[in-house]
Amino acid sequence: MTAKSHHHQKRKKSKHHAPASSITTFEEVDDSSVNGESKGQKVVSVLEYLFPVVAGLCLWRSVSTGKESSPWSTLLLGRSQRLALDDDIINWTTLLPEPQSSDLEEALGSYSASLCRFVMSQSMVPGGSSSAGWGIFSLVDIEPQDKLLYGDMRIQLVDVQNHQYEGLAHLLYNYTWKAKYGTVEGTEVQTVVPGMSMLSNSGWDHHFQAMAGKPTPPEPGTDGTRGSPTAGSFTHYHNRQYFAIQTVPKGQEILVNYGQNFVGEKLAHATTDGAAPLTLASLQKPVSELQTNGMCLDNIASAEAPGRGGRGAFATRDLLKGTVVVPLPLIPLNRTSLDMYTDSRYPNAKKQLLLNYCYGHENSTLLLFPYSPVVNYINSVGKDEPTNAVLRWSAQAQNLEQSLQDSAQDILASRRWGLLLEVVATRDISQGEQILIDYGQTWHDAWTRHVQQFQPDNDCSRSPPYVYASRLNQLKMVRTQDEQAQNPYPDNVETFCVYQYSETIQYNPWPHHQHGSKKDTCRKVTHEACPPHTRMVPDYLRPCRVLDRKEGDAFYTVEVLNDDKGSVDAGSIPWGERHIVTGMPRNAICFLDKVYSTDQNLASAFRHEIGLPGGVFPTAWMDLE
Ligand SMILES: C[S@@+](CC[C@H](N)C(=O)[O-])C[C@H]1O[C@@H](n2cnc3c(N)ncnc32)[C@H](O)[C@@H]1O
Repeated sequence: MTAKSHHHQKRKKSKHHAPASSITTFEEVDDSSVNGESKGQKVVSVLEYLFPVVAGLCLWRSVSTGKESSPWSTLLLGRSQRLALDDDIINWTTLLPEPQSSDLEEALGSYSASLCRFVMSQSMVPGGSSSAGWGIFSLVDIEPQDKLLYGDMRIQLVDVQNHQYEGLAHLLYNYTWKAKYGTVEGTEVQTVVPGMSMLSNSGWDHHFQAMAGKPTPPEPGTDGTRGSPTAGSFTHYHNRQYFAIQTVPKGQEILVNYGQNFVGEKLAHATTDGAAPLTLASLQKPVSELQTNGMCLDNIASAEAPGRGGRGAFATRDLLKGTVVVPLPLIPLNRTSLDMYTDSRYPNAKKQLLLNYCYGHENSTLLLFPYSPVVNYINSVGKDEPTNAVLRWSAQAQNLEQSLQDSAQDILASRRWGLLLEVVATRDISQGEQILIDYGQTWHDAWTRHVQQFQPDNDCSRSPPYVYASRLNQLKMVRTQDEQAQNPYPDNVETFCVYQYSETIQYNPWPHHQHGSKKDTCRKVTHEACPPHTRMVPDYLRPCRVLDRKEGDAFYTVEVLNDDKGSVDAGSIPWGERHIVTGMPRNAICFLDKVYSTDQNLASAFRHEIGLPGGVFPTAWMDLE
């Protein structure tokens, strides 16, 4: 039974329960209710108390409304749900990463300018050449809590099951995470997280040395906000940062926690060649071998790149002409799998944003998605601008000659592992310089057409104009419903409140809760209240209407509502009840963007794959006219 249907069952039971009204009490949050995953919880719970405490005096009354939202069912996408990593297992977790904007400064400042720290090499996980593929190895000794590489980019795949997704099966089953932070982008969102999340292999039981920290909220960036042709053409989600959770000696392959024993079961019973049980120590390579054959992964870091849509990739050290700047392991995808159908539910849909991060050729069905750290940030020069780097096939690609002769369909059908491009410096590149390749004539033509035809989302015609919810969350005061009637907020935002009464408590075996005397409780919430610019909607965030304001801007009376998607969970407001909360502090009221309102969903957003240079994309793969 899925988590959702389980909740639904609970919810049904509660209909027959007569609610009583009473003053609420507070409870400490039991983190397992949010997290649902035991791994790493000890660390979670300790650091969680570092978050600001949000609490309010909560009182609910029940009044019949006669209205119930319909249960929401969802198509689960097999194993991909099991990964469930993004923001979920590590929900509000442990080690707080710095915002990604500091990556470059950090890379330039504290990292040794000359030494490569992390390399890509063939994995030592058993079955390496056929199943585990590439892996990430450390060239330095690592201590617990050290940052590993830079934060991963997150790309939201929207409502795949309602569009074309057959060709995405491999990606979805093996490489996507459940998106909570990205849920603002659609009804069902899965997150593709190229970088450490996709390139490193999974550990087993407690055998893994890295965990992702709390992801940072989406950043609109200084470039490409509404009104610019770049709006919606790049992701706002960054910084899935990994940290070491134990000592990692140099030469070691770094295994991360995928959660839910994704690969773990297999590895738990694996043995080394000498039939000894597999240990982390058996996944080591000689440092000299890695220095010779490993491909450096930390020559580039990301930072804002004004004028080129969002962010870019910058050299963390001086790179001589001819240096391999970064390897690009590739996942083959079918072009049609990124098509989105347009119907009344998805009027703006056209292509998944992922297309902008794929390499391809206009005459081929085949798209290639690179998944090593930071590569997806590499921008193009403008038309006729000079480049400082170029793409070519790597000599370390697996079965390259055969692959270049096979058809696009063969490659798609075989879900080929080992296709590998590399970015090579075409001149000396200085530390801090942006890496710029040429996306090709077809891309430039498409971009020029897009800029010429671009009609900005005319903010001035809207009253009040579009604003990112994150900006409203910085305001000290929230308008009441009456005030909003005179002075409304922009229609792309909604108010949510931190509220978690405990309906589940009636299923608790405590005897005094068994006889209809449900304990009305509003929990002390030890999380940050408002996740900016997102609609995370964890159990403790509910849509709400602001009824009254007290003591200046400090406290509010709100009515807490159910999600208009009709989703039902343990904390849904039961049918026939109204939950009015008094004494709600300002920071427990959050502005969230409405689903489908953000840049990624703009009808005008640019969508085009990156062109591989002439001669690099093999003619054998060109199966379209
Ligand atoms: C592979 S991504 C590059 C990283 C991207 N800047 C980001 O922040 O995610 C490709 C997208 O970057 C933007 N881009 C790259 N080069 C550009 C350029 N020369 N001019 C305008 N936009 C560019 C476009 O939005 C394009 O679809």
